[in-house]
Amino acid sequence: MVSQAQQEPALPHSSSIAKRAAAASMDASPAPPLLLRAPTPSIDLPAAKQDRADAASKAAAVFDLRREPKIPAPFVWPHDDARPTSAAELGVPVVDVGVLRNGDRAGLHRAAAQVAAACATHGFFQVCGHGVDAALARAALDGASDFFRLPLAEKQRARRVPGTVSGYTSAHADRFASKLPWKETLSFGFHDGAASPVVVDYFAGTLGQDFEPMGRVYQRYCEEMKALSLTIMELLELSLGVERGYYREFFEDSRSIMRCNYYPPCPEPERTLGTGPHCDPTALTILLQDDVGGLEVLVDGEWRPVRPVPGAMVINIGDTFMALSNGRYKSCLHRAVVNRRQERRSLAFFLCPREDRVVRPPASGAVGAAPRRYPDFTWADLMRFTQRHYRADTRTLDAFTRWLSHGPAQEAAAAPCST
Ligand SMILES: C=C1C[C@]23C[C@H]1CC[C@H]2[C@]1(C)CCC[C@@](C)(C(=O)O)[C@H]1[C@@H]3C(=O)O
Ligand SMILES: O=C(O)CCC(=O)C(=O)O
Ligand SMILES: [Fe+2]
Repeated sequence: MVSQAQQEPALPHSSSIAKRAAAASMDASPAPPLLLRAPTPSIDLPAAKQDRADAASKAAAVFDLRREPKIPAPFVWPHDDARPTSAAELGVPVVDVGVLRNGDRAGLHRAAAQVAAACATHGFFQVCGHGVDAALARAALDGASDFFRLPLAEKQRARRVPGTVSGYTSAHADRFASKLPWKETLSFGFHDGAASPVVVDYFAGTLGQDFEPMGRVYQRYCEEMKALSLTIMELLELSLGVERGYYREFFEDSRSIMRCNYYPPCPEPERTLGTGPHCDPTALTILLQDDVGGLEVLVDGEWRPVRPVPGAMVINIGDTFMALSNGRYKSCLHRAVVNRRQERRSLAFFLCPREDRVVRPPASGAVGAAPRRYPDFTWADLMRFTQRHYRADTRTLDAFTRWLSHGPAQEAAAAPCST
């Protein structure tokens, strides 16, 4: 988390975009643009029923049947998903990953023990000593504010390509008809070793040369996220007793997803969600959140907040790493709630293996000694499953495992895709 107090970024900050964003945000309502077009719905009761309804208004007041809904129905989530937040924050350890570089052996064992305890239970920990430049982190968060404050027409120049994760979406309204998340997102791929910087190319190629400075900020940010991911893989190897280098080498040629989340203030936050309950299908998530708060993890049936810690980043295990650890480390349910007063931003770096790498736990050590929990699979198959067949939720990996036995073959047998 980067606190407001930190110094201004000493990085390229495109003033022209900031100016356009400022101009646009003067009149934009604090809501996903999809809402700008949706009239506020009202509950129209025919006159005859109105009397009965008025007579029952006391009962209705209990159930709020007559409350004027402030958010469109597609954004209303089932009560069970939108259950109230627990008053008890989740005690997530803040692990100093600097010990992997400074020769502090006692610190290294302490960090490995903290990670093992957290990942074997709720799958979340925070990291400090990560070496990510605070000005770069701030510039990445500020860039998200600048982008999402642009006019909708400009953001839609980057609209998501169907069947992929890349691009801009408002509430995923292009994909889903209900349980719409109260957020806008901008996602793009990252891998290093390309002839030219892929993130710079994405911003300039999709949004125009004006966006090249913003692309440079996210290019540098993603490079730092990749380096931090590999450091964390070393710590996961140590904590699991897995041979050194097994996970780090597995992700050396990773092809990851960067996602900027923007959660506008909401008039009825208790009825909707910024991001619904899910486990990340990816391997590892590095989340930089601002100081507003909203990330919650389901532990023992309660939604427990993960408090933003200044300068720290939230790490969580995803389904793919749960399979790589043969189920020893847990990919757990989490969600993001919204609030009435403040917009919230979070940047999620989703570490993913190269698409064709076979996700298989090490055969040796304690991880390899236990019976296999999941079949071999590739990230390409799991990614395709979440983008074309299944909305990632609370049971993604189980549903995917079942799909594996017939899904890919059925897809291949289906009519050839139109060009
Ligand atoms: C592979 C991915 C799919 C999602 C983005 C990454 C990792 C997290 C996934 C997601 C956030 C889980 C909740 C549902 C989802 C649809 C969302 O709310 O954005 C998921 C992402 C997606 O499919 O775009
Ligand atoms: O914004 C957050 O705090 C969490 C978002 C998240 O879980 C996700 O995008 O996968
Ligand atoms: Fe997530």
